[in-house]
Amino acid sequence: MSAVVDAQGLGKKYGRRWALTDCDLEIPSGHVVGLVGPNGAGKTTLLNLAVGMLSPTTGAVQVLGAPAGTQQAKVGYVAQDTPTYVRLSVADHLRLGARLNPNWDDSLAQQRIQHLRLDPKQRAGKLSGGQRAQLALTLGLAKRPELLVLDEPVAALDPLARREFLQDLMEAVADQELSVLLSSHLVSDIERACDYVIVLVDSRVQVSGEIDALLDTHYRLTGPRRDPKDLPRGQFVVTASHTDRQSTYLIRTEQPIHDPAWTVTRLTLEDLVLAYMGRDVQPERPVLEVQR
Ligand SMILES: Nc1ncnc2c1ncn2[C@@H]1O[C@H](COP(=O)(O)OP(=O)(O)OP(=O)(O)O)[C@@H](O)[C@H]1O
Repeated sequence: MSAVVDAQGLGKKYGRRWALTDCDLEIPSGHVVGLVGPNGAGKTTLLNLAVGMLSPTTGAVQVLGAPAGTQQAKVGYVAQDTPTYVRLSVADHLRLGARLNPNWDDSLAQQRIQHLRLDPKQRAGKLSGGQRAQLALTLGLAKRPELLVLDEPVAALDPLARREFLQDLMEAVADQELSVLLSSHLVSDIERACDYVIVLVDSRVQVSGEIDALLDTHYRLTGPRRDPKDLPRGQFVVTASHTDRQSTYLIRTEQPIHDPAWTVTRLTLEDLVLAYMGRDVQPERPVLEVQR
């Protein structure tokens, strides 16, 4: 399958500070990709580079096989602050969407507006934050893009609206040729909606890949204290903690674990994400990429 986003050596510097460093990613199409990381990790920077709103300081990023920013009709972007025009009504937004987007799906837009009980005559400036977010998301979906990029799309939504929106996204991916790249702080949202994850910490991609494949290759090992250098070669240590007598390792390995000294536990996505978010960032280490 071709990559929807293909970043090689991608980096962005603001003044003296790197917001994104050495980013290599090859995201296959047909996924809902969750980009997760702490505040200031570089998520928005990566998304802005992917949609061509920023130019890289180093490296390059191709989107749907062409340089980022060159295929506006095929890429939808809903920025973090869910931009809408305060003086325009909901209906005006849909009319504008229809005029600007060649693949505009008006019946989808109208259905969503009705379902959300948004008054078409209401000006966007008079909508609540959550309603504005829903309007912006509707515009993004009705554009019928091949790639929809969403920066914290559900942050302003109430829990039910959040669940419904994520469900709509998954259905849209299943029904049409759509790939989604969304950022979120909440692993529960990613768990619900995404089948591919990227963990970004301190401007670096720590791990990326299909969630099932990542969960199949990460384990928690607990047992008698052991030095990391005594672990088999194919076991990559993500985090380690020790007491006087016991060691706990979170490792990634492609090999089965036969050592009877270890109690081996599978991880949840939250365990995995938190482990990569909480570990000391060691730039000299190779970035892990697991794909099927
Ligand atoms: N326009 C800018 N000028 C200078 N520094 C910036 C600019 N935009 C972002 N940064 C810095 O780059 C780093 C990454 O910011 P970015 O907005 O990409 O992070 P983020 O992961 O999206 O954060 P959050 O989850 O809080 O939205 C931060 O340290 C931020 O202060």
